[in-house]
Amino acid sequence: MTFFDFFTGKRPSAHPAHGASDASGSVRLTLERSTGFELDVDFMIPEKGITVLFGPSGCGKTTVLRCVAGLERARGRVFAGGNLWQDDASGVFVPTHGRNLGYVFQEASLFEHLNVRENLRFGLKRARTTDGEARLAEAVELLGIGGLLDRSVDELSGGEKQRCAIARALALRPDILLMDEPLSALDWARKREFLPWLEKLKDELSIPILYVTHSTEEMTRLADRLVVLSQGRVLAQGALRDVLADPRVSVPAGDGRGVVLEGEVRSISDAWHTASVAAGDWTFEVPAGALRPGGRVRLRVLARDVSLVLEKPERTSIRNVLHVRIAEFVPAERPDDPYVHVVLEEETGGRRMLARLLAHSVDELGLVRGMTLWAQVKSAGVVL
Ligand SMILES: Nc1ncnc2c1ncn2[C@@H]1O[C@H](COP(=O)(O)OP(=O)(O)OP(=O)(O)O)[C@@H](O)[C@H]1O
Repeated sequence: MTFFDFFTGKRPSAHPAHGASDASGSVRLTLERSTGFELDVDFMIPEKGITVLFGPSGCGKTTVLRCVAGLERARGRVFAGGNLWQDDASGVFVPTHGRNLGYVFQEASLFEHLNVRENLRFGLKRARTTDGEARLAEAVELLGIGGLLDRSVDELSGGEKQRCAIARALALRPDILLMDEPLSALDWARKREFLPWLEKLKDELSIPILYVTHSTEEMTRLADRLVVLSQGRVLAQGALRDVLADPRVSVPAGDGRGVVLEGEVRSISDAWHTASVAAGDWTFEVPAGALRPGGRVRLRVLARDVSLVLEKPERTSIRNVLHVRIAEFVPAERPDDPYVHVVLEEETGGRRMLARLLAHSVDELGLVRGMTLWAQVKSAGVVL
């Protein structure tokens, strides 16, 4: 059995859920703090992939994670990684030590007096397994830390420490991995080095990852599913691309409203240093950077960078001119806001983009729902 088989083969749960086919997780929690903070959340966790809990500081992300881990007690129900860990209605509450989960914190909490290998083994001692060495070898390989095992912790960079902390958590073969802002202690350059490791985890592990962040970059790059929190409540949840393409949802992203499109690099122009990226019907030309043909990439297209033209422009400096259909108009919430959001969709397929236009332009061009026309995308950013 390989490392990944272990993650695919779920352990039988101590407390089977109502309906054994309920492979996805769900969390429903309420809590009031003496400080006045109230939590009231209800969201789903798919059986694999990264679910990002996203929201501003103080909205309750860490509190949710702690309640899922059983470190803090709220009222409600927690069904995660195939296990019913809490159900107040039926008197179930599994304490933290009975929950098979991995928890990675903002700072890698490694023991400074032990080297990396000893740190990894330390976690396993508690698990009292007979195949500890095999588990470790697999986690070490997945996180690429084979060369670090004999180093002392103070000889590691922040990113290396976090990789060791994740390997330590995964060696216990958890049913779910909880990650609380694991990149927040890293500088920008280290974050960029680290993100591909997280992508690898999400591709190769068959367990869910619940990932807390307030960083738009991490959310757009890593999330499969997005749960947007605000003041202890769920504002929106769903597949990343659906939530971001819904102009009624105000996702507190620093760079404004915009969608994320998954694409594949079709070709690279060495002459112009650009890449051609296909996302369904749409093809974008973006700065090539480190992109390689055949690679998967996420593009972020901001609503303010999209304009509309009725006929395909013959000569324009904008390289991304895409055929689109108007799906709907979403007027501004405030009567004195002159802008309208227009939801644009591919003619075939479900991809959506947003354009932020003056209502005056919409009126003057005679734009109506269902109309096909051309979107000029001034820039499509490769996510990180
Ligand atoms: N131990 C505690 N005792 C009392 N109140 C707390 C405690 N920990 C957090 N809070 C409060 O609970 C609320 C939610 O905090 P929480 O840490 O869950 O938010 P967060 O979204 O994770 O924030 P951040 O992104 O800053 O980590 C905040 O109002 C916070 O001040």
